Amino acid sequence: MTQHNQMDKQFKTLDDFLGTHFIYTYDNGWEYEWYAKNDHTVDYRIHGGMVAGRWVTDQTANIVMLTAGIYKVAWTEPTGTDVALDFLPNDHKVNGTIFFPKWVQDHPEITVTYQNEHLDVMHAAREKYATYPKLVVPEFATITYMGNAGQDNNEVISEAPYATLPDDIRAGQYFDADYRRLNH
Ligand SMILES: C=Cc1ccc(O)cc1
Repeated sequence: MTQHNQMDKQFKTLDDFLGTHFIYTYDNGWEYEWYAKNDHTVDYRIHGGMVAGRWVTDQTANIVMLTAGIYKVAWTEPTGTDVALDFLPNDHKVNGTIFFPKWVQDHPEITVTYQNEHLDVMHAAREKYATYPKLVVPEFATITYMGNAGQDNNEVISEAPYATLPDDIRAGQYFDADYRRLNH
């Protein structure tokens, strides 16, 4: 068993943030896993909430440090969903706002997949169904895991979410010493 959980890490620079792998639970109960892959790319997997089961790799994002140890990340998705996240990793907190088009609220199951392999489906759905009124979800989250995955590690988010995955990661049963997946 390898213990990667670095909940005591102190974040100061942008470089401290890039390459970090997080799991957090929003106050509304939604559990998300998210990886700062590099200075313009994010991967994530959704374990609980309206679109649990969805996962995405290589999403382009804007990532900046606002002041020492506080980071802002924002992007727009092929579904038309917009996301703005503020990370306060030294306080184990995130504040996220998700702006869902109406169609994702009405048909969440369309988005619950490995999006990268179904971009055509997302593009068709965003044309076919309603965008407005948007569903705005502003929530604080509590970070339950932080790991140093290193940048551009394609094994961090590399399979579909399953029920025990967050617990397996937190227990140190998912990655080896080089932050590669143990079970392929
Ligand atoms: C819709 C994606 C998304 C990813 C991470 C997060 O914390 C909120 C939304």
